[in-house]
Amino acid sequence: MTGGSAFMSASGIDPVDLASTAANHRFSPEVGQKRERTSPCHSEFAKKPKVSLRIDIPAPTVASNDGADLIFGAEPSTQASQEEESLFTPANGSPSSDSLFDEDVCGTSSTQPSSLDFPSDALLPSLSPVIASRSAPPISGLFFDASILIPEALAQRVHSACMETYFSEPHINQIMLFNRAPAKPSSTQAPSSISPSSFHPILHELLSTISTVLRPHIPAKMHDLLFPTSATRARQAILNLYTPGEGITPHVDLLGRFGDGIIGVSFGSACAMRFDKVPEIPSLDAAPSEGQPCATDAVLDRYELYLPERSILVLSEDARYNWTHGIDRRVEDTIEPPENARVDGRGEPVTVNRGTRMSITFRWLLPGAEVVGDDT
Ligand SMILES: O=C(O)CCC(=O)C(=O)O
Ligand SMILES: [Fe+2]
Repeated sequence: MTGGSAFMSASGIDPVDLASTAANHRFSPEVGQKRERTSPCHSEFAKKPKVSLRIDIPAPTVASNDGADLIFGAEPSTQASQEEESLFTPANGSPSSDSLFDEDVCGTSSTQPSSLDFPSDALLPSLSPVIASRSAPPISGLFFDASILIPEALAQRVHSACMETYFSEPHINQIMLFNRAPAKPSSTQAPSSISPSSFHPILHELLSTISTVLRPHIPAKMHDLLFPTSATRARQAILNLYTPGEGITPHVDLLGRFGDGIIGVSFGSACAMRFDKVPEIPSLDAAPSEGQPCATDAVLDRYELYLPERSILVLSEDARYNWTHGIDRRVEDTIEPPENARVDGRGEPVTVNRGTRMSITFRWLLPGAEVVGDDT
């Protein structure tokens, strides 16, 4: 891999040093870089650079205040690593062991219980452009309120710190960070001399602020899911950087790797996020007989939601599992008029140019999902 330098330039921590100085930390290079967030099933996919990702989470040593104990960085993917370590499903639909998004997304039936099928862009019926709404679509488990924003000063600090730390090199547009679940205190465990936290400290501040800001507005059950009193799982964060015209293919975050409860925050620019209901693929037993509509003929539910800078999106339950989320590749978004510009609730949609947007999404790693990729 060529990524050591990218890792070092991003974090200042040399993975090799970490591995050798901490016998109880199995560390790993890992990678998260891509120029294109393209459809796993898109015919152009094979030509696009893919992301390499390889992560080993060290065995728990000493609990830090909130379990912040991991590692990461990014490196450009190499040709060799691309074959086996993609974030996306290859065009032929065979799942990569390291896909970030769900496997088997090309509408073929799945052999993996954790897998979910949904059609690619190419399979979706062409839908007329949707005007993005400024308020949450009626999707159960989705929380969004445009008036709830991360305080400006913190947002600026997070944005600058992440841009400097993670996106200082022009070819990097995605970073994955991991934060170990807190270890149970053990008297037999020697304290580690190092604390290799992959989360920039400001991300802890961000999480804590999100917790405070959301608490009065979301159901207690959702708050507990996102901010349990004592976390038992490792948190993962993905930072994405989008220039105008870039997007992310509609996807369901990996079912077998990530748990319920995803938080997303926008920085630097707004954009419209698209949600498509995952169609139910009939099982073979229930195959439609001749003349009956098949799954792709079904009417698909679709919404676009305008995500302003500093806004917070939560996906849980139905929204997390039964809807894809994605960002169409556009340089501008068409959104409903602001409330104060409507007459009798109506008004002309407005077009807003996209700027460069950075998003940070937090999710939980499922047990056993700490090691990504084939390490043999
Ligand atoms: O940029 C965003 O807001 C979404 C990113 C996303 O869906 C992901 O990283 O899984
Ligand atoms: Fe996602």
